[in-house]
Amino acid sequence: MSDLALRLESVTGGYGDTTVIRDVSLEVPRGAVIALLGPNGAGKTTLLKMVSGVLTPASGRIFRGDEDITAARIHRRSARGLCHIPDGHGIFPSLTVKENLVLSSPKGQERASIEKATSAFPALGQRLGQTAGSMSGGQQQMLAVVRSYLKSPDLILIDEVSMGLAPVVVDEIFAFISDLSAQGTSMLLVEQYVARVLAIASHVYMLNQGSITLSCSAEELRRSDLFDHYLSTGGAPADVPARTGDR
Ligand SMILES: Nc1ncnc2c1ncn2[C@@H]1O[C@H](COP(=O)(O)OP(=O)(O)OP(=O)(O)O)[C@@H](O)[C@H]1O
Repeated sequence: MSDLALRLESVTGGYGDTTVIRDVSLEVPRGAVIALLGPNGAGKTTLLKMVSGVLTPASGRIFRGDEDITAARIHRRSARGLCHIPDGHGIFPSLTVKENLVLSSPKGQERASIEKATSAFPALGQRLGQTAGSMSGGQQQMLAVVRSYLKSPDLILIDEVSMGLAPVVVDEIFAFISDLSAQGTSMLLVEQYVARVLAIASHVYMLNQGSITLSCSAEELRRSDLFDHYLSTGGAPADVPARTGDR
């Protein structure tokens, strides 16, 4: 069996005639957290959509373990343990928190799933009857992350989970992501808080105008001038907390 949770081989594609992703190859080893960084419009979200099956590449191949899933439907990919937490949460805003959790729960384990979710994020336990869309952005993101966890995925794609959230909420969500990683879940993380992601990722790919322009260990990036260069050239918001924080 392959020791890779995900492998992209020369993936190219985009939207109709518009090519956004160009010849991208990358790997997510089983149990690893891999970061995908890059400036706005680089194609990070587009690439995650190709992995989850929302978009089909024009050329190249995508593998989950030994299986070629390039043309597999979304439900087939999720049945194989792939979970995508999209930019903008991916929850059902008009349903209650409890209903959202039940929909993600394995059949017959609804009560246990609600307990698991609310012990991970107590804020959700106090809001089980509230519509998900009426919660704060941070609470919605907690719900999105914990819903993916209830499906026991072995590979999670996370698109800018911390977007627009207060640092204290980002801390809580990152602590949960670190726990998932410690339990062996593989992850491909698109994230704006570069230093936070470098603290949990083992390897980093930099995407620029649809192509991978850098592939190195997180440690190498932390130590190199490229990290400061990345921050100073608009690759991440100027107020990245870790700029003065956890480097
Ligand atoms: N539905 C679409 N149809 C056509 N072009 C699109 C569509 N969605 C995105 N694009 C284009 O694809 C390119 C890459 O966008 P994408 O959202 O993947 O970048 P990103 O790296 O995730 O950016 P950001 O960090 O700002 O979210 C952009 O030029 C964008 O305009």
